[in-house]
Amino acid sequence: MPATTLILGGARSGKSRHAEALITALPAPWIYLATGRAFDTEMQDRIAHHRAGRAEGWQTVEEPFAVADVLRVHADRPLLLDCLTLWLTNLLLEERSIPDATHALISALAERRAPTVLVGNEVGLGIVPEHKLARQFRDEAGLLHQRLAEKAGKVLFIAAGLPLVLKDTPSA
Ligand SMILES: Nc1nc2c(ncn2[C@@H]2O[C@H](COP(=O)(O)OP(=O)(O)OP(=O)(O)O)[C@@H](O)[C@H]2O)c(=O)[nH]1
Repeated sequence: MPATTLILGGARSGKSRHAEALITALPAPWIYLATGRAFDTEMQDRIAHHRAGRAEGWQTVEEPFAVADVLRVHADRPLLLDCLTLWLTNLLLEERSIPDATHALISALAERRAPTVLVGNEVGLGIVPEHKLARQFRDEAGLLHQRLAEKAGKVLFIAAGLPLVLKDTPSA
């Protein structure tokens, strides 16, 4: 398995399930790095559902911003970051520097000693969003995915639960 795998896809495409399967093929314990925050009961329910469905062997770490720190602290354990999109949302909403955060993430990835799987939503395929913040978000997400895809050994696009291999460099 490559050091870094990037998995993109739409909502409910099955990307998280695919990412979890890649990580759980490795010896436990595995780190589930959740960037989502429960602002309402719907999200609370989703999170509870995800937690209940995760196999023993997962350790959940919730971190909306400092994902690079978590990657470093758990550098020796297989880690799933779910997801880049909510992380980016958190950064944008709090007006934090996205270039700095991206740089920190890429540096931390390079230092890891166990495989990392990054999951992100492909949000650029629809019509141009009406609102400026939404357009900025879509552009930032596209740029972030490009930067991470450069570094990743493997990049997959998931649609209808099926993976399309965009990049596969076994030695990376
Ligand atoms: N805070 C927190 N968030 C979690 C936890 N488990 C899952 N999540 C969040 O739930 C999000 C995924 O939720 P969904 O909306 O159900 O998934 P989806 O991306 O639409 O569906 P798939 O494409 O099938 O993965 C992830 O981005 C996580 O950040 C957890 O234990 N804690």
